[in-house]
Amino acid sequence: MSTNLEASAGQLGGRDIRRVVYSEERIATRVREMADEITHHFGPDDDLLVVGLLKGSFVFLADLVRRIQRPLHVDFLVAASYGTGTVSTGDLKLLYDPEASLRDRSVVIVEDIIDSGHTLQRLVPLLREREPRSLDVCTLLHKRLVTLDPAARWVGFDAPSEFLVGYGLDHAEDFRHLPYVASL
Ligand SMILES: O=P(O)(O)OC[C@H]1O[C@H](OP(=O)(O)OP(=O)(O)O)[C@H](O)[C@@H]1O
Ligand code: HPA
Ligand SMILES: [Mg+2]
Repeated sequence: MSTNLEASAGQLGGRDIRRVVYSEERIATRVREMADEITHHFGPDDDLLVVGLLKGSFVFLADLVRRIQRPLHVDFLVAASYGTGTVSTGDLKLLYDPEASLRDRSVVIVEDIIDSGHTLQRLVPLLREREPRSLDVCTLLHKRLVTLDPAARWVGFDAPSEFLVGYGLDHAEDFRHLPYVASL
């Protein structure tokens, strides 16, 4: 591990980071492209609501919405299923639900990563019951281990099947603050 990585990441929770997978610059370029695609996807009649799935999406969401050039509202949903491990427990805990009504709105769920797919497989049907006009998923990373229905409309990077941290992603709450994505 280089000195720069040590400075910001260090050895947290007894885990060391192995390599930078997506640099700050690469992420910034891709986030800008995705924001442009989202800007042009929706029409003037769409009442756009961007829902960030916390905690993991907080950095990506903040960067993404600042690049979307059309009116929108932001809300959040808090769900967790990983706890301190690197494998989904399969037990999704919904800790906070969006305050905003989804009815007749064009909803974009923002995720940091799709891994086993359990989170979205559980969440999407719940949100569909609220009768949005449309429901799309935008994720920075997708490990492509599952085929989701609906498939994520916007995907930043097809990610390797390693456990990734940084840019919002954690391991047992460590590493979320790193400005890049790294593997453990
Ligand atoms: O496709 P899956 O296997 O379900 O994994 C993806 C989900 O897991 C992580 O959340 P986590 O439970 O770690 O909560 P966090 O966002 O608070 O870190 C991540 O932020 C995604 O929401
Ligand atoms: O690779 C990962 N890193 C961090 N959190 C995650 N949640 C699912 N997969 C991951
Ligand atoms: Mg997590």
